[in-house]
Amino acid sequence: MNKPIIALDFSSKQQVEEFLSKFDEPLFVKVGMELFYQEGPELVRSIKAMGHQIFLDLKLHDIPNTVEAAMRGLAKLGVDLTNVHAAGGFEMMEAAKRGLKGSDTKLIAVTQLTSTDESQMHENQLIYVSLEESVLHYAKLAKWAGLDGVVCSVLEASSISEVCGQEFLKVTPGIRLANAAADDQKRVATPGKAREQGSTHIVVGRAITKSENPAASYHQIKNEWSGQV
Ligand SMILES: O=c1ccn([C@@H]2O[C@H](COP(=O)(O)O)[C@@H](O)[C@H]2O)c(=O)[nH]1
Repeated sequence: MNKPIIALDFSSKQQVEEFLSKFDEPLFVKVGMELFYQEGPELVRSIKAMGHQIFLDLKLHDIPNTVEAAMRGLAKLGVDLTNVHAAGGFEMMEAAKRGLKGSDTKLIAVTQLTSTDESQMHENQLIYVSLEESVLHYAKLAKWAGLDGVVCSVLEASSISEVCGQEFLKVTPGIRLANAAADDQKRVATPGKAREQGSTHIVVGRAITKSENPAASYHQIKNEWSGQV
């Protein structure tokens, strides 16, 4: 069972160091746009040097040539996982994969953000299939382009396994403990449900980072995710 990925949604290196000091074990953490745009590659290197696994969540979405060149740069950071938006298209995803050639970094594609629901997708993106169909379409496209998996919600994880295989990564944010507020997320599920539905990884931010006791919340979520409750 993979460790829950903790989203380090902080704005400074100091906040990250203070947060990580509450843990005495190697973690799997996510560095997203908020942190990367303020602290840059140097912080990624220093988190790696501390022995943590890293998902660099920059969600690249640009023309294939630009994405390939950007990925060549990211490949040098030696992170475990990074991503693009599947909406960038098949050629862009293939280019992203080429950019990472020679590195061990796994590449996944965001299907539909977990903050999107079906009516929003219809109204804002003018995509008129069901949300699940859209997610499955993007998952198949990502697989054909040679990617390792997708970011999706728990609600689509089992259908993706059926179509793309158990090994295809299903990295699922939108994780909430039972009865917790969804905040800006629309497609949410508990860690236990994520396990039942076949998520390969869960991504958890505020349920841990905003907790009064982040290490205790992390272990509660980890136990539920691994079925030890
Ligand atoms: O579809 C997506 C893709 C990425 N995310 C990221 O995951 C975390 C979730 O944070 P919570 O506080 O647990 O809601 C956050 O960093 C997002 O950028 C996502 O939520 N949905």
